[in-house]
Amino acid sequence: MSLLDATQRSQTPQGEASDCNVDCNVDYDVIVIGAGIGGLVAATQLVARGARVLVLERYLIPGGSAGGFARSGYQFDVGASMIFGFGQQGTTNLLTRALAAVGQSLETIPDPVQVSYHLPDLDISVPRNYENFLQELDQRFPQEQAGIRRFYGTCWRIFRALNTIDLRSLEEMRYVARSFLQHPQACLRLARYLPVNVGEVARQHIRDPRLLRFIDMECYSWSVMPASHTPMINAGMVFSDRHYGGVNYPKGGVAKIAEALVKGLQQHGGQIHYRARVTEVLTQQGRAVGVRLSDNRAFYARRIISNCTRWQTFGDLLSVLPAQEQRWQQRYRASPSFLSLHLGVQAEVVPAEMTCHHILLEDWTEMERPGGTVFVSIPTQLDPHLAPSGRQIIHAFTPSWISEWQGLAPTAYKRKKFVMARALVQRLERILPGLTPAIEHQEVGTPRTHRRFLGRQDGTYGPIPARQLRGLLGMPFNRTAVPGLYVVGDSTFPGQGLNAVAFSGFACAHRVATDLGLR
Ligand SMILES: NC(=O)c1ccc[n+]([C@@H]2O[C@H](COP(=O)([O-])OP(=O)(O)OC[C@H]3O[C@@H](n4cnc5c(N)ncnc54)[C@H](O)[C@@H]3O)[C@@H](O)[C@H]2O)c1
Ligand SMILES: CC(C)=CCC/C(C)=C/C=C/C(C)=C/C=C/C(C)=C/C=C/C=C(C)/C=C/C=C(C)/C=C/C=C(\C)CCC=C(C)C
Repeated sequence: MSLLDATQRSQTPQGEASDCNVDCNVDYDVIVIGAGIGGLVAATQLVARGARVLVLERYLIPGGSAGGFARSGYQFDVGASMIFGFGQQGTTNLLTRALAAVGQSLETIPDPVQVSYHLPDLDISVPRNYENFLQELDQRFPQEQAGIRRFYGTCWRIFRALNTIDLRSLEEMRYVARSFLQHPQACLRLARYLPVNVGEVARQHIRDPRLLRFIDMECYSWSVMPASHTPMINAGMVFSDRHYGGVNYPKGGVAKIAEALVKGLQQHGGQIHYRARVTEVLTQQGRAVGVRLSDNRAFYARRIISNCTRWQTFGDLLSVLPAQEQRWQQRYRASPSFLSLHLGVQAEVVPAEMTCHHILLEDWTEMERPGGTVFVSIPTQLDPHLAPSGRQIIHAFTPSWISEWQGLAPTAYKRKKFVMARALVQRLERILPGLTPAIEHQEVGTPRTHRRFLGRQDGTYGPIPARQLRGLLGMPFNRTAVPGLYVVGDSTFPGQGLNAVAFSGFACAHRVATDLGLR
């Protein structure tokens, strides 16, 4: 239930004391459907508290959108390679903390520049050092120096508030009350910004339309929405953590995060089954009690957590659509998926000084259109061992809807992939001249690929507001209207991003552990 729902309903359908009142002779305390980062963080948090946990993953490997695949000596990341949450201090370093909870850690490589923007009228980088970023902006927008400091300063105040409190379930009222008592100022600040979007704050401090457009792109590059629709709490997190804990790449590839979480899960007695596609959440007297797999096996547990999107949880796995979910579906829609290009190239085509992440746009009117903004990662600039010697990896992706790819015969589909990939490579020549002849290996992913391999509704990147909403207020937490069933991942508070779904995992585990009476 979201904060918005809580104000509309006086009572949760899944009460605090609602332990299993049907047949409790079950093998597991918790079953987690899906081994994405959201699901794995929830699972590891629960085994660390002594719960008996089973994770069921439909694919061969863990990680979901944050998985990887190896081809011809290259180790490719499925999704973006820009990872937040790996800092060493504070409370917002949720990936570091999730791994540590099950005795794991990863070697990471600090990224000196979060991203370089190549925009129609502006080329600018975001270095790790905050003062250097301000200087970059001052040079380009000298008349806005004060406004720039007020806007990004507001982001810092939100981040400091988040980074002060222990991040757990906002559905657990004793925790919320304790946080308010221990850190009243931080909690009041967060409560104040929960219903606010970035656009509102940016317009309070900044006048220059070019700078406001840049802030739109600063948001779009991770929320897939302009500033007017991007929650301010999330911007506080992203725009500050990049200068605090920084962006850090896990040595060996993004897939290492999920692999390490699985190792920690198993070392703490948890189990994971691969090729285990859940087709149904089993209910008894309206309560979730187990799951059925595509091979007809059934598993039972006291609590069920779904790491599938809410559309799939309440469309494919259950045939009920509670009123709370109907409201969510009116507020949120699926963002586009991506056309993804995974290239192995001759190393010389990437200049030695080139940084890892880039955003490319030639025409502002195209920013939100399919094929408009291009995201580029060159992770071998951080970890050369991801590619064979003398080679580099380039991962470029741009928004694309599944509707553009449906109903094509196999040859037409292949042809379309080839044509679209060639057009994308031509655009990349702007920042990587000589790219075309340097390509040695090419894999093209479409929304159909993402739907097939990640099991995500229409291959979507995640939910986005269907209209301008009040910040994060309408985003649901982990409990659902079906007793015993929880959802974790990017269709829960606070939304998309690895650090965001890690938060969802912490919060979900906290709520489930409290409901189960675990420590
Ligand atoms: N740099 C970054 O920050 C970055 C990079 C990549 C991805 N991401 C984000 O990660 C987020 C996704 O994380 P998530 O945890 O919400 O989900 P996810 O989609 O990554 O993981 C869900 C998992 O559930 C599995 N699954 C789906 N249906 C199933 C079924 N019926 N039975 C069994 N298993 C099933 C999938 O195979 C997948 O492994 C997205 O928001 C994405 O934007 C961020
Ligand atoms: C209850 C009441 C009433 C009140 C209360 C108050 C309070 C206490 C509150 C609290 C709150 C909270 C805790 C919150 C939290 C939040 C969080 C954690 C958030 C997070 C976030 C994160 C994020 C958003 C992230 C993101 C990221 C991303 C998405 C990324 C992406 C990337 C990409 C895509 C990249 C691309 C690019 C290139 C390649 C260039």
